[in-house]
Amino acid sequence: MALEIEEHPVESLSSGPKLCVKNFVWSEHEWPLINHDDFADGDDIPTISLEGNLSGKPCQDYDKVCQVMVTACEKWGFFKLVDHGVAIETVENVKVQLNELFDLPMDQKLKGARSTSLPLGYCASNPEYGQNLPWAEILQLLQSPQQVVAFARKVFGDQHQPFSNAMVKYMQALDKLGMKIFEMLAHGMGLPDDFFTKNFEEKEATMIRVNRYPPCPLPEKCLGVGSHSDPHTLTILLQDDVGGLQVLKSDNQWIGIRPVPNSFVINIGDTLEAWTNGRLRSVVHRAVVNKEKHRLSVAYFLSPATSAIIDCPPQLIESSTNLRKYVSFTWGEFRKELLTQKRVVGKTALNRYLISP
Ligand SMILES: O=C(O)CCC(=O)C(=O)O
Ligand SMILES: [Fe+2]
Repeated sequence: MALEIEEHPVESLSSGPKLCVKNFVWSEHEWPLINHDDFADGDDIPTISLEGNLSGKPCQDYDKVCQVMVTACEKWGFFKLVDHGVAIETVENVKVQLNELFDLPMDQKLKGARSTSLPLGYCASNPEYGQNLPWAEILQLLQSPQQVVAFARKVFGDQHQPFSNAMVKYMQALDKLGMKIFEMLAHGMGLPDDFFTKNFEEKEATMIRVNRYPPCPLPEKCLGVGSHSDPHTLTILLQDDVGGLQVLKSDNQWIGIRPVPNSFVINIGDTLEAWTNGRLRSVVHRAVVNKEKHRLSVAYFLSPATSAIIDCPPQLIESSTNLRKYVSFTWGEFRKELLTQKRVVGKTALNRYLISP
């Protein structure tokens, strides 16, 4: 039976040669043992509310909320954010527009296909992944209104405005939220509030990655996104109500992250881990797929200016047990690497900056 399924054609993910299910089967050690909707009650990442802390004058418990956020990032590298101040319409609108895009016929989506040299644009299945093809359609764009419009024009022609406007509005709202989170993390670690944000004046290096996972006949052997950590600084992830995000705990067990309405999942990327000398952790995660439902997730990867120097402040290197782990590097040089290489497993991209013992 399983073998029969493996011969089925996969129309929804075949942008070039016709692929069948077996092309998407992962190496056995990667097969997920828990389903997309397995959530262990009481074993989930923390939830943090920004209520009262979004306007100019923070409320009384501001210090405490900042510390809770830092603790979540030290322990889990992940938290859910509610009462985040991004308007529901902005979020709902971007979800509708993105689902409509992915529902288009393949020919039309391919008008905005990514080029072989840069991973920006639409892609249905990326043969560069070799054996382990992700069960996903992916759209990657830089946080640049011009680029969003250029992509949308290729796909929708003159009718591009609803898509372009929704994306630009969403990105601007997330940028603002990202700066708030950075301020709170800096505050919670006893650094000047603008320690991170002053490096983010140039916005256009930030990238958005949209994943849409079609229903999968063999979810026990396939993955939407394999285990990885995010290379950037901070990720603001929007997921719909289907479920599929799983995080690797320090005891090497996977847990499912239960979707919460009107929330974002926030996680630390490799660059912020290096910037804080490992205090904030960049944690491995993956997305599993399911038999019945499409799932949409939108990852917003915040990136500093090209010239930003990623250098851990002395305040975070306090003792002889916590020596400096990375040499300083500029975001620009690291980013160049990221744009040219295919997705790496683990934190190998940053290893070049590790100070060897
Ligand atoms: O789909 C998800 O929940 C996770 C996506 C993700 O981790 C990524 O795109 O980096
Ligand atoms: Fe990720």
